[in-house]
Amino acid sequence: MNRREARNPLWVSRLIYPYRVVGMALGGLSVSAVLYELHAPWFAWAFMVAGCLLWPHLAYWRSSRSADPTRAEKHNLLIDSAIAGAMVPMMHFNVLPSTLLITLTTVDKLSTGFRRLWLHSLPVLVLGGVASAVLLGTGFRPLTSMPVLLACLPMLLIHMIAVSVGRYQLIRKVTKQNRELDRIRRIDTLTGLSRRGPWEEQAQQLLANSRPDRQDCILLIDVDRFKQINDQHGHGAGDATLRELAERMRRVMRPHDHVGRRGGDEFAVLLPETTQVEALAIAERLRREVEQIRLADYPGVIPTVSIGLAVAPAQPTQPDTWLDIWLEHADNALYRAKDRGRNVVMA
Ligand SMILES: Nc1nc2c(ncn2[C@@H]2O[C@H](COP(=O)(O)OP(=O)(O)OP(=O)(O)O)[C@@H](O)[C@H]2O)c(=O)[nH]1
Repeated sequence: MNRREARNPLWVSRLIYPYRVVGMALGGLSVSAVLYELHAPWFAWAFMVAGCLLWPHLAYWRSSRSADPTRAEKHNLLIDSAIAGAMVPMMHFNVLPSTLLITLTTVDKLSTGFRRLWLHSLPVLVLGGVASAVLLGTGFRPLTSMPVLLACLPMLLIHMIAVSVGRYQLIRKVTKQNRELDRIRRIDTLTGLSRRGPWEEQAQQLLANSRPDRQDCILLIDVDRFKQINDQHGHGAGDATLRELAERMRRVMRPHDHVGRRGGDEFAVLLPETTQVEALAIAERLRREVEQIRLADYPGVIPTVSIGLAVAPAQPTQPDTWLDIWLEHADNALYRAKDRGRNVVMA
């Protein structure tokens, strides 16, 4: 059961109800045209009225009273097929309305998204036809006249439009959800920064477009003794520190720099078209900015960061190791910064 079903178990029936009312009524119009031509007996008319006009309301009433409305609705959809099947011999197999009823009722099953429902509906459709032929009798007049054809058009047109609108809405919803999934995949929920994977994709792209007349740099940033912050002030203080640090990074970096969280208390920044001297100045500005952090809820937390800087190396013989080599240089610089006593920038 999904969240929507849990909130309102009748949602499937509510969704289908207006479509069934309109669809069955339009189906009834084309059946009526044939029954009129055939001078059909009263019980055929009675069956048409019951199936096309009363059944949609009865179906909704059935599922609204059921302990499992979705299951009841699946049964209703099968009954729709049985009714459509029953209409075919009643219309003496008139080609156009019979084909439309069979096709559209099967398409409806497909568009509900219920697994294999359309397949299960086929024997039910045949059964409805056989039962109707046995109980109400039948004949064979397959030719479709112009009045019957005209009576079929509303059903055909409105069904096509309804299915297209439904499909359009579905595509929009799926596109929106895909975009949201992509955002979740790319963005770290705690800090709102890029996750490791997307950040590395950007870095790879920067390397792929690198030019000999240009320097690109990266910074690896690690919070000093972060474990102590967690241990002494709690995990909430640690999280608040990471969030504030991300905020300060956004403030210090330029619009075209790319900031990411590599995991835990480690961050990375891509500085495109930046010389080592410029990158050192940016890193130093960030280091000093972090020293200023004071968290209202955790006044005892005074974080600092160590920063390792590396200029993009020349392309190695194996280009797929290029980023790894670059990160290794920055990591070595970060290691030296930690070794120096922390709260410093090393290149
Ligand atoms: N609050 C919080 N803590 C985290 C998160 N992710 C990782 N950590 C913790 O961050 C700490 C990282 O500590 P380390 O990088 O090993 O070491 P450190 O204490 O920062 O020491 P140095 O890096 O040597 O200065 C670990 O205790 C992790 O449990 C997170 O999302 N929130």
